[in-house]
Amino acid sequence: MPAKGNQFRSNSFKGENQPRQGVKADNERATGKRSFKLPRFDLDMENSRAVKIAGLFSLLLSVFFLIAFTSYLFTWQEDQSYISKTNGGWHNLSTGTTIHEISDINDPGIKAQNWLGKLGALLSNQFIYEWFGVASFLFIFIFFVIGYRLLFKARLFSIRKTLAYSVFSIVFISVTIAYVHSFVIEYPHFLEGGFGFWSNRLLAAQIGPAGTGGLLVFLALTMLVIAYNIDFKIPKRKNRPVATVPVDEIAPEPVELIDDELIAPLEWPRGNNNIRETPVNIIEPEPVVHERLQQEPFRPDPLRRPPMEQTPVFNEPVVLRPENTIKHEPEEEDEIPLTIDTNRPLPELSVEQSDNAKQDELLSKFGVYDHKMDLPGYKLPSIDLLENHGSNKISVKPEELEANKNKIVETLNHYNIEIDKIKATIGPTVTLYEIIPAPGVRISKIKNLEDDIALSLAALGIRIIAPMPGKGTIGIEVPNQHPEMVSMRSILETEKYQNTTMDLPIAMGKTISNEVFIADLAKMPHLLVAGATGQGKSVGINTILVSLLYKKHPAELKFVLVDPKKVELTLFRKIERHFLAKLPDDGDAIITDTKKVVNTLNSLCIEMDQRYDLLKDAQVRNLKEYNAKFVNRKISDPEKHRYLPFIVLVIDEFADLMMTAGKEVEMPIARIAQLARAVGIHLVIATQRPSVNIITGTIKANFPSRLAFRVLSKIDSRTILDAGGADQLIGRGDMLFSTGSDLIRLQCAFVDTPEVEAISDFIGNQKGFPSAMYLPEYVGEGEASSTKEYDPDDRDPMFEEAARLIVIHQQGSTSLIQRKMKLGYNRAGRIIDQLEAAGIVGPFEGSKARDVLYPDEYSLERYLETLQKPE
Ligand SMILES: Nc1ncnc2c1ncn2[C@@H]1O[C@H](COP(=O)(O)OP(=O)(O)OP(=O)(O)O)[C@@H](O)[C@H]1O
Repeated sequence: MPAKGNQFRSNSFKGENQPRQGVKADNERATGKRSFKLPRFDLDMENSRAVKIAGLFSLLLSVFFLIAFTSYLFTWQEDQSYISKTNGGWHNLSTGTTIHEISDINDPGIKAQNWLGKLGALLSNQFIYEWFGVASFLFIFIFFVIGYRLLFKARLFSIRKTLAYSVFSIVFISVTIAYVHSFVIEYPHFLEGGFGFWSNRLLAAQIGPAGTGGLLVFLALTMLVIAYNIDFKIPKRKNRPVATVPVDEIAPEPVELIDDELIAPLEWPRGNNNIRETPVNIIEPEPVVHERLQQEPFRPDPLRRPPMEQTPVFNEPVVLRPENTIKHEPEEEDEIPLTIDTNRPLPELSVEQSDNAKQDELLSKFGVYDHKMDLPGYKLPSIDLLENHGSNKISVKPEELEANKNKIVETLNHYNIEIDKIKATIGPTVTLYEIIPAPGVRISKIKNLEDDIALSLAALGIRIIAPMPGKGTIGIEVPNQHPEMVSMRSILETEKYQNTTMDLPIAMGKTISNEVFIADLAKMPHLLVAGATGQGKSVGINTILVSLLYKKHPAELKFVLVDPKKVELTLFRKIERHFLAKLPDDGDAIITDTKKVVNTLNSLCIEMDQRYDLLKDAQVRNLKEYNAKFVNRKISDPEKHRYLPFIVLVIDEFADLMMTAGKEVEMPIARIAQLARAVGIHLVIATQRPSVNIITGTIKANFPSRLAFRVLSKIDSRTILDAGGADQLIGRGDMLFSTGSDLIRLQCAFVDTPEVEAISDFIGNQKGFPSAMYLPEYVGEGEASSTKEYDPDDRDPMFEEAARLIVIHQQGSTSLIQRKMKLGYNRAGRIIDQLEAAGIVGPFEGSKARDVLYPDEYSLERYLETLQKPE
């Protein structure tokens, strides 16, 4: 049996009614009758007809008032016959209509002049003249807001607030106008209306005109505080930034919407859904909106709308505004403080950039600093420039090994030393025989037999290592009958060298077990090389230089080459513009003159000090960190900084220097050796005679890494290595490398002069820097005054400009002139000399900038004028 029509009506959902209506419609169709039913005036705010009609009426009223009030301003005098109380007032509306008025509609004399007739005139008179004066115009606004809300379901302003503020304003304006007007006229006027006039009179009687004025000001300010919460620092608050943040930052919890919010039409802008901004208090980051929304739990009402899926809206940007723009009225359901301002441009948030931000900006703008940028096409020398010397194969015959073994065992047996085991490791020049003596044999006994074993083996250069560190054996190194040359190429070709991550890798050669040995000069940090003449020292130095040249870009490494013998390092002259550093005034980059060596060493000390200053400024501890920071543009003041290449000072014959210059050389070398490690300055000092007056205690103490070729005496060996053994070497690149703790026997890699020449040519023929790197200027004692004669005719054309630059910056430095005027070091140096001679800057003061003797440009200009005047 079908359910009766309205059986579940009261509690059923609308959706459930549909089928019933459908059934009803079917019935109607079937019977051919249509039943008419009056529309229901329910209280559904959404669809109620009554509400719509009320809205329409309210709007009509606002329009009516607008026309009537406006007309009243112009016609009130003509309409006095109808509207004044004495002439009948409202009675005229019902009783005063004459036949003339109806029949003679165009006669201005007998009808109301208000554009809305008598009603318009009477209403206007009531509101404006009798009651509130011109403030009555606010009723238009009130009716419009209410009507608009009821009819269009759209919210212009809060109705409650509109009513509150409007009513207050009407009363306030009316009384205020009356107050002001009372100083001019003494009878009621339509500007303030009867209410205003009599209220003012009442107040004047009670508290006097002054009191009334004060009260009005107080009320005005109170209202401003209530409405806008003004804090009397309006200019500041006005400029307050408005920031945009995503809503989810301020309202991380899910938002619950009360059902009335669902009923109320959303007041987000129509037509532009792209930008929705919600004013939220910037001071109180709590979700003002959501707080309110959460006051009532969400009650789904299927009769109305399904729960809104509005989350996307809340993912959109929300404008945070100062507090005073938000009106919190949580008790009012329709007071959702979501006012959408789609036209408001998003405020620009100006943020003071920190140093980091600037650096990041630089980095994003220019990328990391490319220190190779000056010579981008530079190619490392090819391995083909090196030759293969020898077969690079070990050619020790088994018979030789067997014979040597027998001789060792025999000799030891001869001295009643029994051996448990013997093992041979074949190296390029020597073979290491490791013996494990029988228990109870004293090691010192074997050690003392060194000469006897050498005699029985009829070989030079036998070295006994007793015990072998970390092995529990005794080692006897016996030279091979046919030593193998270790060519540089065979070392540089190895993966070990190719893949090394060392800062300054030195491919030294091969160990006794035939392994490639590479050491890092940056870690040593300085190297002392000694060896008698003809034992392979110069080849060793070439090996060091070549292994660095095969790894480093000219921007990363500079050599200062000191060659008192004048012939050894000349091969490297061709790489001057790439890899060499020198004093500005030095013609030749390879220093041979002792006096210049002293200046160069002192200049290196200045460079070292300057580098330390740079490191300190960049707040780093060593060159590597500094360069990394510089390259990544992390240094706050990049103008003052530069990429710092390693500097390797190589002195080929130190003994000669010590003999001629002594302390003058020793002191700067000791200073550099002590301090320069962190700033990337490393020393390689070679000497033929490792005597104590050459390698002094001060120098030795600062050179933990030592390389000994064959020396002539045990004493020399002790001087260089603090141990014997170097005198037992066999020469031709056989060497001992001491790192302080370890002593390693190596066969130095061999690189021949033509190979070095080819490498120098290869590098030298590539595009290089304009000149060698200039070291800081150093003027030795006694040299200072010699060049400082001022000669006006010999003045550089840029002399005056340089003088101004120096005075403006108050910094007497050559590098400033160089940098700002884009001059070479030589010319800048000459100009600074001329400035000194002219008395504009003070004398050279080592690493400090020279004093500038003119405090300002004006005094300088006057001085320059005197210089220009012929005597
Ligand atoms: N690593 C090596 N492998 C093979 N032979 C070498 C090696 N080093 C040097 N020699 C040989 O020793 C000779 C002398 O070497 P080098 O010129 O380097 O000696 P030096 O110590 O510099 O002598 P001086 O101090 O007189 O200049 C070279 O000509 C070469 O034949």
